[in-house]
Amino acid sequence: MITFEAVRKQFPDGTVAVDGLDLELPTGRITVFVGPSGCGKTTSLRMINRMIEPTGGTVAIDGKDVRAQDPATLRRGIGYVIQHAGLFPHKTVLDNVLTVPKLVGRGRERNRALELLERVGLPAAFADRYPAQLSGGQQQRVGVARALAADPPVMLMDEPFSAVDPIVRAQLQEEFLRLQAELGKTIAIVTHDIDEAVVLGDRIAVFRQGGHLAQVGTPEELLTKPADEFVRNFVGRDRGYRGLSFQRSDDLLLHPFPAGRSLDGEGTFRDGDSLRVVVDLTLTSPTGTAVKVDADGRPLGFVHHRDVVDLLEQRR
Ligand SMILES: Nc1ncnc2c1ncn2[C@@H]1O[C@H](COP(=O)(O)OP(=O)(O)OP(=O)(O)O)[C@@H](O)[C@H]1O
Repeated sequence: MITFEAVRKQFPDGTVAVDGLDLELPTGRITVFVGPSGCGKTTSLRMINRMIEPTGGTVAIDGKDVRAQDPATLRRGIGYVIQHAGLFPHKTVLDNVLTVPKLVGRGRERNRALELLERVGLPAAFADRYPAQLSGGQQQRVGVARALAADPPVMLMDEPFSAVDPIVRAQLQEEFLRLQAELGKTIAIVTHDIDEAVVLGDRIAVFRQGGHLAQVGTPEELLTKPADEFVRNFVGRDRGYRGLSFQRSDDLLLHPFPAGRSLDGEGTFRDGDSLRVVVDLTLTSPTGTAVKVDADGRPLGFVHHRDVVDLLEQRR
C-alpha cells in the first residue's frame, strides 16, 4: 500500500501544489488521480518516486518512508510512464525497453523484452523500428512495456493514454486493464479525464484547486454520491447515464422474442451486462429494442428502452 500522510508541497516560489494530502493507494489496485489542470496531481504522483520531495508529511510504500530509501533503488521498484511515452528517439523499440537497468543476462534480457512487447500488443516485427516509425498508440505501448520491464510492483502513469485519439485510447485502456488483471500491480494514474478515471480506476481521488482532495471513492460512489458541488460538477451532467454502468440488467422483464424472427441487425446483450449497455443498444436500434441472448447466443426475449426507464423508476 502507498500512503500519503499530511503531505504538503510548497515550491520555492511559494506555490502550494499539494496541501494536507491524506490518501491510501491499495496494493494491487489502480488508483486514479483526477481533477482540473494545476491542482497537484502530477506533483503528488512524483512524490511517490522522489522526483519531487514533499515539504511536509510522509509518503510511504508498505509502511516505509520513501525518503529513507535511496532514490535509484526506490525507482527500480517503480515503473514510470508519461504522456507521449518519452522514448529515446535514436534507440530502437527493443533498446528502449532494454534501457531498464534491472534486466540481466543478454539473451534472457532480449527474450523478456520481446515477450513484453508482445504482451502490450506489439509483434516482434516492431522491435527494430525507431519511435518515429510508430503511431502514437504504438509508442504508448512501448512506454508501458518499458515501465514493466523490471517487473516493478508499483507503476506510476502520468496521462499515459491522452496523446492518442479516442478510439485508440479506448483500445489501450481495455488492453491495459486486461494486463493489470494478470499482473496485479499497485498503480497510480494521473488524468484530467473523468471518463478515463471511471474506466480505469478501482478507486478515484478527485483533486481540487490548491492541492486539496475533494473526494476519494470507487467510481460508483463518485457518480452516485458526489461529496459536494465541486465533485458533482466535475463528474459532469451525464453522470446519471454513466452511473448506469453500475446497474445490472438482470431483472429487466423480457417480452417474448417472436419465434422464427431473425437476430440479424438486432443489438444483443447477456446476463451480467449493465443497464448502460442495454440503453446504448436500444437507443441506436431503429426499433428502440435490444434482444437478450443466452450463453449460446439464442434469443431469450427483448426489451424496449421504455422498459429500462420503468426499471430505473422502480429502483429510485
Ligand atoms: N517546479 C515548480 N515550481 C513552481 N510551481 C510549480 C512547479 N511545478 C508545478 N508547479 C505548480 O504547482 C501546481 C500543481 O501542478 P501539477 O503539475 O501538480 O498539477 P496537475 O494537477 O498535474 O496539472 P495538469 O493536469 O495541468 O498537469 C500548479 O499551480 C503548478 O503551476
